[in-house]
Amino acid sequence: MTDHALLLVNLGSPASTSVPDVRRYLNQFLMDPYVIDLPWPMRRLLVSLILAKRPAASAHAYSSIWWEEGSPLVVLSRRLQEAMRPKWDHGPVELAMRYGEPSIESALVKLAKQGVTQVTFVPLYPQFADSTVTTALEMARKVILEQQLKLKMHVLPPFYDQPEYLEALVESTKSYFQQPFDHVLMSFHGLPERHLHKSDPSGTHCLKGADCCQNAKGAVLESCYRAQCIRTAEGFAREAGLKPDQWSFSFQSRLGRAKWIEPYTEVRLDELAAKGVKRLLVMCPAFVADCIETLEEIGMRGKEQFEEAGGQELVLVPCLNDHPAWVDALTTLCERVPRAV
Ligand SMILES: C=CC1=C(C)c2cc3[nH]c(cc4nc(cc5[nH]c(cc1n2)c(C)c5CCC(=O)O)C(CCC(=O)O)=C4C)c(C)c3C=C
Ligand SMILES: [Fe+2]
Ligand SMILES: [Fe+2]
Repeated sequence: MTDHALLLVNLGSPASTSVPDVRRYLNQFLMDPYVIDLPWPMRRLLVSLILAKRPAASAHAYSSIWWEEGSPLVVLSRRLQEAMRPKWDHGPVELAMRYGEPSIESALVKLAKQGVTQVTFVPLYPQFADSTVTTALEMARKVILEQQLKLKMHVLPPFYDQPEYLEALVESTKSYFQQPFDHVLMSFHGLPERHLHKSDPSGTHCLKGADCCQNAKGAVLESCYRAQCIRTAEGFAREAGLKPDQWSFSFQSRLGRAKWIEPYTEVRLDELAAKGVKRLLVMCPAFVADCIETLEEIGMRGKEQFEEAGGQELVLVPCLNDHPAWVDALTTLCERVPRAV
């Protein structure tokens, strides 16, 4: 059977590092109601304010990490797609981005034209968030409906605690752990606290008490991004044999004035340097591919901050990218999603 495709979906990048392209991308991204979850007039106003200065700053940041072939996130996602092709023998393997190109629409239309009847939709995010997973899924559903595509969709669930994912993380990072280090910081992408409250099905659990995320289970765990990040960090530490004082977690990339989930990476970097940590490894397990948030925010700005605060060296540990252990793990996870035969 060759009519069951895989559709790998990541976030997307600007088309180039020019300020107009970055502005177009940020506008599409931030005007998504799953990302800035305000009523349209307020969202438009806030995004317009952000777009006054951010595109120039972001374009500068993108320029510092851009590769000859393009955006690292897109290039690395393409490499993953290529590596998955020989592993998935049920049909084609396509790649789509929620913002920018290749779009979810173009990928689904292409698959339908090829005679594909079923698609396993693969959000390339280990942890669930409405601002990443839900928005991509909703876009795919909308395209299928509006274009009347005869495609049955299956979805790979979040894999934040799956042994295959955690083992691939350990395998892909092991050379970094063979050198001396004082501490490992697992820095996840942040989220406004408001998003956690909104997605809490109990309405009473998230961010109530210091260890609510550690205690989350059932439907609360299924929808709590912060709890899933903590499970990933704990799972990695366990699999890598780290002692409790050898690792910690934090949340990066805060945007705007609202409160985001804590602890903040920026604060943690200063704390670790003040505590005497000299050689710090930083992993970013919310991303499966290196991107501006890992390469520039942590690998450049975070490194400078930590080293200025008294740390000797911050070493950025690469994401899973197209590591063979990850390609095998993702294949196993995708094979496990039920398929109609
Ligand atoms: C890993 C999961 C991600 C979550 C959750 C997420 C939420 C989120 N992000 C912003 C704002 C920005 N994010 C930006 C870049 C970016 N974000 C993710 C992933 C998640 N975002 C990735 C993979 C990337 C990298 C894209 C790339 O091209 O490399 C940016 C753009 C860069 C910049 O200007 O800093 C913004 C802005 C919000 C507001 C949010 C939740 C509400
Ligand atoms: Fe983001
Ligand atoms: Fe929580």
